[in-house]
Amino acid sequence: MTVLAIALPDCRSSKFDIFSADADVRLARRIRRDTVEKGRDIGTVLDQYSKFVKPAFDDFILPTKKYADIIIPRGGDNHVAIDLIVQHIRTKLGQHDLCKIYPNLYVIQSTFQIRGMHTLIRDSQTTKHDFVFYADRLIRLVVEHGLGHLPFTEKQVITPTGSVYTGVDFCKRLCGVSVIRSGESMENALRACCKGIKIGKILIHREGDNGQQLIYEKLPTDISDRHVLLLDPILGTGNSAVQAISLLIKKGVPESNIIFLNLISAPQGVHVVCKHFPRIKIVTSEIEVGLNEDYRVIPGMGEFGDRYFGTDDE
Ligand SMILES: O=P(O)(O)OC[C@H]1O[C@H](OP(=O)(O)OP(=O)(O)O)[C@H](O)[C@@H]1O
Repeated sequence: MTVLAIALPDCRSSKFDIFSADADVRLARRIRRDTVEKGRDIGTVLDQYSKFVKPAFDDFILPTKKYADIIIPRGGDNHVAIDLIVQHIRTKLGQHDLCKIYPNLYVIQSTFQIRGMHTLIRDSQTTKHDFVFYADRLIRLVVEHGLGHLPFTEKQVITPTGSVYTGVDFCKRLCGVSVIRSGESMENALRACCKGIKIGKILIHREGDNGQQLIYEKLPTDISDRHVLLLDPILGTGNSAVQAISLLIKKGVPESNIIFLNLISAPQGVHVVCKHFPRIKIVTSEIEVGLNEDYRVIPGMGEFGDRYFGTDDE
């Protein structure tokens, strides 16, 4: 970390700046480095420290503390704080890079409300009631965002003042397809936004990394003429999504007419889906860090279906 970086206004970031390392740690590091690596005696090191290093720190470095967004007590030994920052940076970089690589990946704009909802539904201590409440709020936002990617036609109406308002008309040939069971949690939000929408179902059995098996499907017979909103809150390895999307394409739905809506996406799943189907759109509310050794999304929110439908142990 460059100690002088945030002393210069141009170098202060719009994201966050970090101020680290306390005085004892700095002096101890300097003594160790200058005696061991540079062969100086301790008296010279302390003399230089008190005459030049400390005054320069007080004049130039310390005042920059007020510009820091994060101050890490105990400096480099504070592994918990450093791990948190590393994780945050990785998430940001991952998100940024994925959206750059795949122009059809849309991560909804994060706000403190959205972060708050995520915090609640990811917390293992959250009650079922709260989990459902906040998951529903997030789902509604994802659905509304997803609908924004449908084609539209221009429409003019006459307002009660007799004026012409030039707006747009919603796309009418739509249907939802939920991946049983978790995807069914998104049906209400879709119905609340699209009156009378047809909703098909797909059941895929998931076992380990490659055990995907299509068990059941019931889709509108005219699905090939419709834009499809595919519903599943979790994109993990991407295997379930690939199965579901392959079935839709087999039924004649053009790839570019599919919008996959989910709450969280693991980068691995995004790569798999976007590489197989470069023309489908993915709308998600957060990109995850990755998958664990059991192919579960991390940090994730646990078994979404069990928590949402109340079939977990509690
Ligand atoms: O991207 P993948 O690695 O395929 O994982 C994602 C799938 O896992 C979850 O379902 P789960 O199998 O837990 O079933 P459930 O919805 O019945 O709880 C989720 O709803 C997806 O369908």
